[in-house]
Amino acid sequence: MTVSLTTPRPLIAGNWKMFGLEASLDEARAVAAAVSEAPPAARVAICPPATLLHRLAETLSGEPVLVGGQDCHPAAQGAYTGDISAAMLVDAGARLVILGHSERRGGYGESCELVASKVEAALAAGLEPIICCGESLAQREAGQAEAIVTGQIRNSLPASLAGQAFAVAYEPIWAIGTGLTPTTADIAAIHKAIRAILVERFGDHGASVPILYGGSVKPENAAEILATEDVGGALVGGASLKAKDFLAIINAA
Ligand SMILES: O=C(CO)COP(=O)(O)O
Repeated sequence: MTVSLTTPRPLIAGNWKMFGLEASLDEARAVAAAVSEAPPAARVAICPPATLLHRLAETLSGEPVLVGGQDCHPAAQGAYTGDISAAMLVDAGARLVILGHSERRGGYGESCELVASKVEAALAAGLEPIICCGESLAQREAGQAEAIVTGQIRNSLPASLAGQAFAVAYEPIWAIGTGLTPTTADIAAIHKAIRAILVERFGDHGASVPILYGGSVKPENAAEILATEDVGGALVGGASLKAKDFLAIINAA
């Protein structure tokens, strides 16, 4: 990681996806205990399934580990069966929210415009959004990775992000849960392209927005990935479910 006075602390966020029952709180407690005892360079967040949000926030109350949601609806409230609003995430103790994850873009057909409206809702509720982007394997093989990712970034980031705390996460779809990762040169190239748009859109603020990498981040590869130019942290799936692995990644930042 290239650190300068204007570089914010890196962010290491765990995305538990649809994993985790009550017993998983023990893993989060172990993370919090270790982070409290030996404060890392990075900010640390855990984004559990919605059922665990409130309990996790209570468990981690006063601890230096933030809690986040994995999605929110663009409306503040309403007749939207099965959905959860940004204000509800805040009410449950969340401070951040992951938006536009490929598992939602792909699985639920979420467009960039919908993601942008969710970002607006998150900001209105006081949440720090982590906005995801990433190309499929076919798109990468067709040489379209940069064009796809920059298109997603251009269209998923509303102007109201100016001056607000937020992060971007680059997660190539083919690297998620597969054990595959891009080369650090490939990660650096995409992050550079994202950075250029952030600077074009948000000026100096855009220069300091953390760009996380996600997709098969493990204890074994975290140090190398996190040392890559313009990588400002990691969005960690599977390896965030076990305190030992997540802590190894946190401490690699
Ligand atoms: O999708 C991810 C995080 O949002 C990455 O998941 P894995 O770390 O399990 O590959």
